[in-house]
Amino acid sequence: MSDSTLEQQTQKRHEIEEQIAQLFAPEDEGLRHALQAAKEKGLPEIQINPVQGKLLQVFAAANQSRKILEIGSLAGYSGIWLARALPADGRLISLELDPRHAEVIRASFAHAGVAERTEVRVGNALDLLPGLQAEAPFDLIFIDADKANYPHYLEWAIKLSRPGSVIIADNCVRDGRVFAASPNMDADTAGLVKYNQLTREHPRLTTIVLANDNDYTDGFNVAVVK
Ligand SMILES: C[S@@+](CC[C@H](N)C(=O)[O-])C[C@H]1O[C@@H](n2cnc3c(N)ncnc32)[C@H](O)[C@@H]1O
Repeated sequence: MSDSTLEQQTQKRHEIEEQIAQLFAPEDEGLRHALQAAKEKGLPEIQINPVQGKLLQVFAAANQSRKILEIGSLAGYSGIWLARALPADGRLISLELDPRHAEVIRASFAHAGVAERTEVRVGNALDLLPGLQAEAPFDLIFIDADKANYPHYLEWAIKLSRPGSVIIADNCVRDGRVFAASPNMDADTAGLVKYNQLTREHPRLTTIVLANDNDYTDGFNVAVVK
């Protein structure tokens, strides 16, 4: 295939994705405000995209999620999508390491009108997860924190779930570099390789990976607990 044909195909895919985003996943003022607040505070722009946000809501609707757990919140962008998928008496617990991020998240949750159904817990997720057992099971668990620890987060996610829970993890494609081990992998890559392998082989999970970021080079690992 010539370079120009490839370029045309890529452009076409982006146009289609843009249409899908505008038609099916438009950002409202609360989401736009969260992005603006994050920018003003100098937080990195590494949040999920709107189509991914809507996909989280679709999975939450599919299993009628009432309790959602998020690991890694950044500025609350994905958290707002998740919280909006909940009924009024539902609950999102969002774990975030950085207290400066947590302040931004809480303000953005309040601005988006989801403060009452959300709670931000600050600390290392690995320290916070054992304390969540009394609040389990969670219907949907979204993993988007430090990649090296993804296998540990999976272990906890399964422990904190029920049959029918959905476990979604971001960044599980990484240009195709995380489907098999390679020499001299860094800890993040190794964590993602292991996560993909564990979810693929786990007897209690039905799993697929979707290349659904803006460039189709990264995306979600979606696993449903049997
Ligand atoms: C990719 S960002 C999350 C993006 C967010 N889910 C979104 O799409 O809007 C990763 C976040 O995980 C947090 N994080 C990293 N290591 C963590 C840990 N061990 N425990 C809890 N949070 C952690 C980082 O501080 C950062 O805010």
